Amino acid sequence: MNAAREPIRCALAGRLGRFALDAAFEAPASGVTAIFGPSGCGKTTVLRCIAGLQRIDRGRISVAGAVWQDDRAFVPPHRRPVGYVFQETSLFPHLSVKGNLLFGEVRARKGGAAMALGLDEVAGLLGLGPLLDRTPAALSGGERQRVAIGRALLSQPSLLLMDEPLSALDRRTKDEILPFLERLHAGLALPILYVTHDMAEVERLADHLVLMEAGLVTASGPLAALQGDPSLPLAARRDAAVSLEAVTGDYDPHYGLLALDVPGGRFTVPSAPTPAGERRRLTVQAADVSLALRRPEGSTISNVLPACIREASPLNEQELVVVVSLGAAGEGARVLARVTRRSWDQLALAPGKEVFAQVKGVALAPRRR
Ligand SMILES: Nc1ncnc2c1ncn2[C@@H]1O[C@H](COP(=O)(O)OP(=O)(O)OP(=O)(O)O)[C@@H](O)[C@H]1O
Repeated sequence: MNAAREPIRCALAGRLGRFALDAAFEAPASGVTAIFGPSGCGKTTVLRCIAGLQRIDRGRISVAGAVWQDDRAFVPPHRRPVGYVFQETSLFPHLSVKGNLLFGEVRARKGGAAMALGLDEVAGLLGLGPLLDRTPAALSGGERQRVAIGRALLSQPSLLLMDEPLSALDRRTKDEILPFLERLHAGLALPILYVTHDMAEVERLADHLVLMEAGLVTASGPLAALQGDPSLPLAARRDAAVSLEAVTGDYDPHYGLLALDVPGGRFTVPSAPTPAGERRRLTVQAADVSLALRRPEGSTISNVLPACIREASPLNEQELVVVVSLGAAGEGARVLARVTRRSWDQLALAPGKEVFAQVKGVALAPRRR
């Protein structure tokens, strides 16, 4: 196997004071793996161990085929090709944005790294071109974070570690910076481990998910598989959702509606004109999906997709979360529907039953991939 395509393998066990960590997972060699869990569950500690900033007794870490830690070896932090972006960034105040960016590159050159990414490419990806001559004092919080990400990328890492990079920013600034992160994801093959406790960031950025709780990894796998697993706590959240990979189809210019194909079905959503054949991510909230036995007539709901009930799990006294797979034979993508127990009983719903899954088009906002 090509070493660069080997997954990131991480198994960390041991104690840090009173905190016990026992975290093992694999992450794909490209794309974004989100590490998600409540405050204090050990997410930052995992990143620090991977960067070599924290040493834990029983640790095994390998990245792109290189062993960074095992029973015999411990590669010191400055020899690990990682870029690290923190919640709050400290840029060098006396250097321009360009000087800050090049600082990472100069270090990488001294270390003999292959220059896979240049200043122009990174500045282009992160929209930093107009800011290059400014000093950090003249930047907004979101701009500073973009510079920090650029500096980390120019150090030519094999792995980018991002620890809640947006959590110090307000909602509007977050929304400004997320499209840049989506562009990084689309434009770079570099694997990213992304720590967050914001599910909206997970839904927009992650391909793979590692769930943590109290020092343990409780689940790890492709995002949609974990979102759609009713045995995991994600499905019981009020904002439970499944993120589907879609491809754009026909665009109706008269009504401004875009067709989005996912395995087993086609959604229609309001959208600006978009060419066919582009990848989009479509996050379908469980609370926006209803189920019907027959295709409804005279309804404003624009998405009515044949589907098959796979399983259901009670959420509380009143509600269930139902897993349905799209397509007449139920061979397609899985989504969740949150329904009341009364509806479940009145419609005599059950696993194996063929239904129609209904979603309002206006509830869906496709995101670029
Ligand atoms: N070097 C250390 N010595 C002792 N305890 C530590 C050490 N490092 C971390 N801890 C403890 O480990 C636990 C996990 O901390 P960590 O920062 O990894 O959690 P987190 O999931 O990133 O939390 P948050 O989302 O709040 O940042 C905490 O209880 C912390 O106090």
